[in-house]
Amino acid sequence: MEKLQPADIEKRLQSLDGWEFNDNAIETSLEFKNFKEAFTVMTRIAFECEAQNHHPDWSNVYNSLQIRLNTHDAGGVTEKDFTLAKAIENIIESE
Ligand SMILES: C[C@H](O)[C@H](O)[C@H]1CNC2=NC(N)=NC(=O)C2=N1
Repeated sequence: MEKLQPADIEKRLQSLDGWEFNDNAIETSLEFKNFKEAFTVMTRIAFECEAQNHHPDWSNVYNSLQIRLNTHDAGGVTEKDFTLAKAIENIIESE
């Protein structure tokens, strides 16, 4: 999978809400009501990651979740990251 150029990444980010390109990855931060809500969404995202065989760098503290996506094999952001980001957005919107 081909690494996308920064201008292309910025353009694609316009169709996502709350994501930015930073340090060779696309990133977002989310806040939930409490830990249970955060972990419920994380579980749903985790199943989607398995289905796509693509996995985030993420961290959770209580009700907050930080997500970074890039493609290790390609050394940068690829179409795979945008496919997963879109799926994450859909999961969040369906909550
Ligand atoms: C063997 C397997 O396809 C790879 O290890 C996959 C798994 N999940 C992955 N996730 C991410 N974010 N980047 C990768 O390059 C990647 N590679």
